[in-house]
Amino acid sequence: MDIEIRNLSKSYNGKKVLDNVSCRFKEGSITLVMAPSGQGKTTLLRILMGLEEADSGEIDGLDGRKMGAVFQEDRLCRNLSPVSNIRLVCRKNITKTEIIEAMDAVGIAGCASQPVRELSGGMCRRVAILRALLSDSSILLMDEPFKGLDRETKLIVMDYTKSKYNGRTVILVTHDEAEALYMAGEDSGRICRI
Ligand SMILES: Nc1ncnc2c1ncn2[C@@H]1O[C@H](COP(=O)(O)OP(=O)(O)OP(=O)(O)O)[C@@H](O)[C@H]1O
Repeated sequence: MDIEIRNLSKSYNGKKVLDNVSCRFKEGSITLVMAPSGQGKTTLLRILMGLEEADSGEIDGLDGRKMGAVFQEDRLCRNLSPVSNIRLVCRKNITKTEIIEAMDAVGIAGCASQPVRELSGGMCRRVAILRALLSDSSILLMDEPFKGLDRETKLIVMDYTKSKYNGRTVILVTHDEAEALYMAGEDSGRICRI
C-alpha cells in the first residue's frame, strides 16, 4: 500500500514549517524528500513516526505497519558492540555471520566486537544504517542518513542501501541534490520537493 500525505501543515510558534505538503510514497520504492536545510524535512518524518502532530492534513497507509528509522543522530547504545546494537532491533533469526557480512559490505567488519563508543562518527553512521536495513520493518524512514560520510564511503553505502532495502517503502530526506539524484536513479519521479 502506498503512503500518502495530503495538505499537511505544521507551524511552530506561528512560523509555518510545513505548508500544505502533499506527496505519495510508492509501496516498495525509495522516495527522496528534498528541501533546503531548515525547511521541515525532519518535522515531516517526525509526524510520520507519530512523534509530532500535524496542525492539519491527512496521512494514509501507515496503520499497523512496522517502521524502521535512521535519525540524524546515530542513537546507538555506546557501551554495546555494533553486533549487539543491530541485534537489539533486527529480526530475531538473524545470525552473527549475516551481521558481519553486512558490516563487511560497508567496510566496518573490523570493529564488529568493539564498543560503539570507540568507533568514529562515520563508522557509527554505518552501524545505524545497517541496523535499519536489517530490521524487519516494512517502512524505512531515513533522515540525512549519509551525512558526514566521505565521498567514497558514501557511494558504497548508497549502493548498499539501494541493493538491500528489499522492496520496503523508503522515505529518505536530504538537502543534497546529487545524493537524491543518485538514489533515485533514472526515476526522478520518486523525488518529492517540499
Ligand atoms: N519542536 C520545535 N519547536 C520549535 N521549532 C521547531 C521545532 N522543531 C523544529 N522547529 C523548527 O522548524 C523548522 C524546520 O525544522 P526541521 O528540523 O524539520 O528542518 P529540516 O529541513 O529537517 O532541517 P535540516 O536539513 O537542517 O535538518 C526549523 O526552523 C526549526 O527550528
